[in-house]
Amino acid sequence: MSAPVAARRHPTSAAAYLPPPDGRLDLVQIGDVRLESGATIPDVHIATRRWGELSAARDNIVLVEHALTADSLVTGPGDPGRPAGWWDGLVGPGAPLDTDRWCIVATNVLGGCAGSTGPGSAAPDGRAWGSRFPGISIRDQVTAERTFADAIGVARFAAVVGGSMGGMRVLEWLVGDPDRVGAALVLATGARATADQIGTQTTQMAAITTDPDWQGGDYHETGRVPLHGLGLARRIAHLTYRTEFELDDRFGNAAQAGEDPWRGGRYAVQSYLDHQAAKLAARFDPATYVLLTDAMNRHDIGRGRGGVAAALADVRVPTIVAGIDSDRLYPLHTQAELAEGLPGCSGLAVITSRDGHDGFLTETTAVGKLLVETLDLARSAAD
Ligand SMILES: CC(=O)SCCNC(=O)CCNC(=O)[C@H](O)C(C)(C)COP(=O)(O)OP(=O)(O)OC[C@H]1O[C@@H](n2cnc3c(N)ncnc32)[C@H](O)[C@@H]1OP(=O)(O)O
Ligand SMILES: N[C@@H](CCO)C(=O)O
Repeated sequence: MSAPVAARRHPTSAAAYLPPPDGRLDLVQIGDVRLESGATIPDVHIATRRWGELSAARDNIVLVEHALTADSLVTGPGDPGRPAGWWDGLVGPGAPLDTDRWCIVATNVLGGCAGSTGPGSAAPDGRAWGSRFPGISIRDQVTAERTFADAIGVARFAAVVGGSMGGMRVLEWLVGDPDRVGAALVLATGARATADQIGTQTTQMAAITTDPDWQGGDYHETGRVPLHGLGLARRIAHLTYRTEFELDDRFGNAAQAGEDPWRGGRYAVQSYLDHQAAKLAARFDPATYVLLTDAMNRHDIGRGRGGVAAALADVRVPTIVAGIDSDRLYPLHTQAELAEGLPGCSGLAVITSRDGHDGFLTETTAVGKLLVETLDLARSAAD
């Protein structure tokens, strides 16, 4: 699931360290991470990639935050058998995340399965963590990122940007550590998990944990992996990522080519969902899916901070909040709450799309424009 890369030592001279160029995968050891729950994950490593060069003043780093099933591969062809970058076309010389000016850094989230420490990684006893991996929150993911930033000697990011679960981490940076963020793009996310999200997400988790191959979460060394459950979870999730109109326009009630639903064949939309399920099952660890989905269920920027409004009220960082007009999973009103509550936000940006929540991945022209505007804010903030 993750490319084998020798983990680097925690740098002793932080200022001397930077991940290798051109998006090559690297691992950084960041030490122990203490969680909101009070538990500690020992000896954590974080997978990272970098595009563009660091300025002499080390003030041009943009942190790009990935969503649930993506990873640090923001752009590029990827490793054999893996998909291309999830924001391909948005990073590079002259691209919205312009590597002639900015140094783009992405990490794989704590708990992930693309290089960072997660349930499939070896615990101190050498066996996979499996069910022993503690539950985490979005805030814990950002604690790991903060520790990573300390480890590589980054005092402040010029900007932090991301959508969906990535947007949740942007919010945790903004509220938890505003002095380390120059500007931000918060895309297709909300201040806290909604009942609708928790409902569909716990159903996805159940699809995995009721697969007989789940084995209580301790399947990594058994040769049996709950991929059937993962595929079901992805089908449910994918329906929430797209829209009724788009699916009906593309597939209607047509049969899949060469198949007859009256004789055991599939509908076209069924085949499409089968394909999405198979693609994820080929590259993703079910335990990471459960862990990160549960972290999204826990997402609440106001927890322990006097509620959402109080948490947002002190954030002066110049911020763009954007949503997609057809997003049924993270509806526009959830971004409107953020735009209204964040003093550094000048208003809600709306992306028009028929793709629903997935618009933050598919509407690259509109997203590119927002990224450029965010970096303009970062430049002004630095002046
Ligand atoms: C790169 C990553 O996955 S990182 C994390 C991002 N991933 C996600 O967000 C996952 C959820 N969303 C997706 O997977 C989406 O496909 C996106 C956002 C990646 C891309 O969206 P779109 O460009 O609109 O692609 P779309 O949803 O139409 O899917 C196209 C795929 O469906 C396949 N497909 C279309 N119709 C059918 C059908 N009737 N039967 C089977 N497969 C079908 C296409 O062949 C294509 O396959 P490929 O991706 O293997 O080339
Ligand atoms: N399509 C996104 C959805 C969650 O935002 C992903 O799978 O990462």
